[in-house]
Amino acid sequence: MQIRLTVLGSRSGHQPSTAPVSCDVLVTAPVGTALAAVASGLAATVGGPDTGGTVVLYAGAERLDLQRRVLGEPPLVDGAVVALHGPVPDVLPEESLGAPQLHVVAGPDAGGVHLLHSGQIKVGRSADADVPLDDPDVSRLHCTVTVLRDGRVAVADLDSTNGTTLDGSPVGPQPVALPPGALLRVGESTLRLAAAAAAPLPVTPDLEGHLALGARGPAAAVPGPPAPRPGLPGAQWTGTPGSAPDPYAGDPHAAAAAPEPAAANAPEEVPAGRRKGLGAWARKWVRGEEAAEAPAGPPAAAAPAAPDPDDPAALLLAALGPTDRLWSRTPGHPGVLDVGLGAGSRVSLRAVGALGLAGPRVRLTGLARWVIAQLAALHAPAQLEIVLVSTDRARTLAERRRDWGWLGWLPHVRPAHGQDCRLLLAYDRDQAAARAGELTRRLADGPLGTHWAAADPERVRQAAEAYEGPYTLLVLDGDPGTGALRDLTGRLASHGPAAGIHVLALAETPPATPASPVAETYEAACASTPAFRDCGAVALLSGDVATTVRTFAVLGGRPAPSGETATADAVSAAWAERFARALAPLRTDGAGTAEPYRPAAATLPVTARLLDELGLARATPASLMARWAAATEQGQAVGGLVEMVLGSGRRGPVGTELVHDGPHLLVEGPAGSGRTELLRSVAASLSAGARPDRLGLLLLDGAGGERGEGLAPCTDLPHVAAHLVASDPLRMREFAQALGAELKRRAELLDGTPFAEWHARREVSDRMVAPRRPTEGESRGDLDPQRTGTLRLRSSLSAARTDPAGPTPLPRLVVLVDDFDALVAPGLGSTGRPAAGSVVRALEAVAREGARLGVHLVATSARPDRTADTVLARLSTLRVELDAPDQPGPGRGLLRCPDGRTVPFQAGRVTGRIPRTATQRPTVVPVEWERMGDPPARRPVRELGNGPTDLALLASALDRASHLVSAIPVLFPPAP
Ligand SMILES: Nc1ncnc2c1ncn2[C@@H]1O[C@H](COP(=O)(O)OP(=O)(O)OP(=O)(O)O)[C@@H](O)[C@H]1O
Repeated sequence: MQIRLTVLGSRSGHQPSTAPVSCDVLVTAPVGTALAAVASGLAATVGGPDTGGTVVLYAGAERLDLQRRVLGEPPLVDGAVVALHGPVPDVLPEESLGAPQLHVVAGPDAGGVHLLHSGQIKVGRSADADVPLDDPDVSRLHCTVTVLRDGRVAVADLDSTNGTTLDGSPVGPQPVALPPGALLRVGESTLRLAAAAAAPLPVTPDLEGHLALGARGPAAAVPGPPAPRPGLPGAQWTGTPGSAPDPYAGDPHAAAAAPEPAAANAPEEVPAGRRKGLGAWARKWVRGEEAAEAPAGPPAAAAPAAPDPDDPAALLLAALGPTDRLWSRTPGHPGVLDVGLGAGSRVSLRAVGALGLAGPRVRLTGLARWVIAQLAALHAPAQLEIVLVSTDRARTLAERRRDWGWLGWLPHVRPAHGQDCRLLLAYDRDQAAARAGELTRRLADGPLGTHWAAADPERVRQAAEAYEGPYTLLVLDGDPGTGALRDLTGRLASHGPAAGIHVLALAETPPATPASPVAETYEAACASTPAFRDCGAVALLSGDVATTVRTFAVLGGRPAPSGETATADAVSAAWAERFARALAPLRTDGAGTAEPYRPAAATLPVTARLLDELGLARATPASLMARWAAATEQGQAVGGLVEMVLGSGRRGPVGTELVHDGPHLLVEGPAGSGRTELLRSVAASLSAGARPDRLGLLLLDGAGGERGEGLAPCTDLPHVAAHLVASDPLRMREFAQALGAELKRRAELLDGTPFAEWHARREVSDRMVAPRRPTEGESRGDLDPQRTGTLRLRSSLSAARTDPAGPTPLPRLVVLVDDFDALVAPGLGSTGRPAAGSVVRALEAVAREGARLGVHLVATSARPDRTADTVLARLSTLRVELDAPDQPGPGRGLLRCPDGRTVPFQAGRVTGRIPRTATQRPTVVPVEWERMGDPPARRPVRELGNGPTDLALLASALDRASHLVSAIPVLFPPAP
């Protein structure tokens, strides 16, 4: 388990003055580790007491019990802050929960959520104000907000330079009532008294540092005391304005339901009957229709525009809750990829493709933070990934890290699609080239194909319009640094939307003012960030203090007049960090999001762990039973499927299914290429894919133990009915006889009906007659131990006997044969040589007749020349070819499908010892954000010499699951 924490030191003299005051750390520890195991390690990162001293740690206001608090469990989840020696500052006491809140909903320093205590609260630009606002148009002490004894709230102006208005009416020095929901305007900032709190969604800790988001209720805000989520500063602030209308309320699929620009700033008057919404408006921008006709937008009006209900304060609370508003723009929502820039001014990224933001650094980063945070708050990570390229040498690494440190906490920057890095960040050119490469591969895999760069704009537009997600936001901060990267990022800006890639290009320029007109500012932006020229719309910060944003469509390489003017919304670095940290531990189960896109990785992994490829990293009986239940349902029509995962491909797990693609599989590969291990993986994945009463396994080591322990490690799988080592002629003959007898028994029972059809018919007749108990003979679908005598057999079918779903007297049977070549051409000295012929004949009968009898063969051969003449080799259109084990190592293979497709893969390993990370000593290391974009160190997995193997773990879980299946058959009700 790995979690990221921030440790806050203190300046109280406990540490040397050179020690950092805070440190982001990565904690690696086995699940269930007590905080005590890393407490001194955590303290050491901020110069705290070494192992000799006593460590005192707080999360929020709570002093943590080092023995009882467990890493990975709340409050010690990903993104949590722990403080040495004292409470984490800024956490509000719980008793303040019911207090009214003042939200800063718009303006250059938006997003603040301030609890109003009784008495007078001063709002102003001064750091001494109770509600400080970084807004140049706000006076140092601008107005007061007072909570009266009866709970009502009043506001009065403090003789400010620019005045205070309440819903457009001036406020004087005499206090006037500030009702909930009313808009208070000071300088360029808009504040609102919040009325009701939204109920937080339930979250379930996974005990590995994450919180799974629970079911969502109706979107309406429900008043009521929010449950505090421990460990996150400010978690107790939960609440959200309940009165603001949602611009997307109503029919979520209404085509033109995207929001209107605020009336005062609308670029064109749209009669009520034919509202087109911004999407249509912006598309028109891009195409250039009517652009010249658009009347000049008036400058930002004095009356406050109706603020967006997804304002910065609301979204911070949505993240801290978390509430229903979080990740609410699910696929199909009309507002997907819409962003607000300020005062009702919105841009649809889907409509404009790429968006450029330009202005002086401080205001630019504030606006950029807000744009990115909105997208992250409203779109779940499965629907939107965020990639950062910040490699502009004009700024130092420390500056860039400071600007973007917050972004690293967002779950949206995790590589969910096989990208070769720990986070989708690029702080140097190698990382930038890797990120650009990943995105161009994604474009090449998209509708434009490998020649995407040559596609004309109309084709790109059509593909972008048809694209339905998931999306990527590429944040490009400044010049990426090399000619190749400039070119690539420009092309990603212009062509990316065809594959859901939208660029947000940031350019540092002076503000657009009369002294630096729009055209000049635009050229300056293109010079500093070349991809700016490929943006479909640009937003230029303007005015003396750069708090106004002017948004233009780009037509013919120039911003088209007259654009739209609004007061820009921006959020502070502290706001962004708090917001991103709140999201860090959250996960969804993926429900309601589109199937995640998996672009092809550049190369296959050097090693693959079968359990990871199976999605069973934590194989539990419950997860296995759920898998079996799904498989039983899927395979019903054909008498069960024979699904296997072979390993990892460039796009995820690679596998095959023998009923449709088989019936048999032949694996060929030279000595040491990993054939045996692959066969073990096949046995393991077959077992994970079907109940033991639906699929049985027979194991055969053809080389008679001469080539290692062979398939012996698989015998603990509950599906295995017999394991033969081909060294004893007597046993070999018995096995051959038993296999022949099983084929005969099946042929008699099926009486000429193909296996799948027989099962289908039986299902129909079962539905007509009441389910019946099997006779003793029927319940055995496998080799009969009486007849095979000395074979190590086990009744794997006990589950069937108690299963009211009715037994399957004929489960599918898979015979796994390692070193088939050694049976076909046994060595002169081989002890099994006298009986090899009879075993080969039985196997050849399976190859010939197995398909209609439900018996499948998976065999390996080290000498294809010796097995080429067998029935199996002649009939096998499904094959695996393993490479010689030199580069990069064993297990590298190619799956050849009957339809001619070939799929390269790295075979999954299953007899590896469980990864060392699962049991190693806990460690604490500082997070190096600038290195998170590097490929993870390719150290071979360090294994415990004597720990259990993955196969043993899986077998034990399978065994428990198979007992549970027979014990609680009600979990598997009869097919309807
Ligand atoms: N997919 C894999 N990933 C990592 N290591 C593997 C993999 N497959 C096999 N190996 C390792 O390579 C070695 C050879 O593997 P294995 O015995 O499966 O190959 P083989 O082709 O059956 O060889 P032989 O010719 O000895 O029968 C073993 O040490 C095994 O642990």
